[in-house]
Amino acid sequence: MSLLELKNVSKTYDNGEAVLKGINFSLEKKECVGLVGESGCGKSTLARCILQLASIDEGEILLNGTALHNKNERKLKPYRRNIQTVMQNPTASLNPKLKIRESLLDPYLQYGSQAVLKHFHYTNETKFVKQLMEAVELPEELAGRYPHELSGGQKQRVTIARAISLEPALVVLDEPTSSLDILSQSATLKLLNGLRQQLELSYLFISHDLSAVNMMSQKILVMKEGSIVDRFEQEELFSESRHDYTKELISLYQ
Ligand SMILES: Nc1ncnc2c1ncn2[C@@H]1O[C@H](COP(=O)(O)OP(=O)(O)OP(=O)(O)O)[C@@H](O)[C@H]1O
Repeated sequence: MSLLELKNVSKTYDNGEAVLKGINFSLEKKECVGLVGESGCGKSTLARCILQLASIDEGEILLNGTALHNKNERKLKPYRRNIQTVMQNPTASLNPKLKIRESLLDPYLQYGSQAVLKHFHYTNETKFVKQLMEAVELPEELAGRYPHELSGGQKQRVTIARAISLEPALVVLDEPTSSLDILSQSATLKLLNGLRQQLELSYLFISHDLSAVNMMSQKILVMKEGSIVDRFEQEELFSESRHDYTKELISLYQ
C-alpha cells in the first residue's frame, strides 16, 4: 500500500476556474516525489488539498489507505500530525511573539501524547529542543531568540525542525527554498535530503525549479494548467521520450 495516493482529484474554485483536473499519483514510504510546474499551474492548491486545508470536488486522497478528504475536523485530528508542511515564507510560518523554543515545542504540546517517536526522544522540553536544533544544524542558543532575531535561512531551519519534530509520515515541502538566497537554498536542500534519509521521512517536494526537484526526488511529476502532463523516474529526466513541456522546462535550466 502506498503512503499517499491521489485518485482522480479535481477542484474548481468558486469563480469557476478548474484548478486541478483529474490528478493521479502515489508516493511510497521514504520516497521524495517532486512536483514541478510554472506559477499558477495549481501546485499550492494541490498541497493545500493534501494538507486538508482546502476541499476537493472529486476523487480521493488516501494516507496509508485511509480516505482523508471526507473526514470532519475531529476525525482528521490524528492524521494532522502525520502530514506536516514547510512553506515558502518562514517569517509568515512562525509566530513572531513566540521564542523559537516555544514554536518548536508547539506540535509536541498539541499532539505529542499520540506520537511514538523513533529517532527523537522526549525526556524534557530543553533536551527535546536541543535534539531538534541539532537535527537542523542550528546552535542551541538560538532557541532563546524571537524569529526576527534570526536570518531567513535560520528561520526556515526552525520551520523544518518543527515540521519533523513528531516524525510525521509525510512532509509537504511547498517551495521551501524560494525565499532564500542561493547559498542558503542549496544548504537547505542538502539538509532536507539528509533528514529524509536519516529520519526515514517521505516528502512531496513542490517547486517551479526543475533542477532543485531533480536533485531531491526519486520520482518527478510535471504539472501544467491543473493536469500532470509528464511523470518519470529521476534518471529519465533527459530521455528523448519526455513531454515537450518538460523539455521546455529543461531548456530554462541549461
Ligand atoms: N482561493 C482561491 N480562489 C480562487 N482562485 C484561486 C485561489 N487560490 C488560487 N487560485 C487560482 O488557482 C490557480 C492556481 O493557483 P496555485 O496557487 O495553486 O498555483 P501555483 O502553481 O502554486 O502557483 P505559484 O507557484 O505562483 O504559487 C491560479 O490561477 C490562482 O489564481
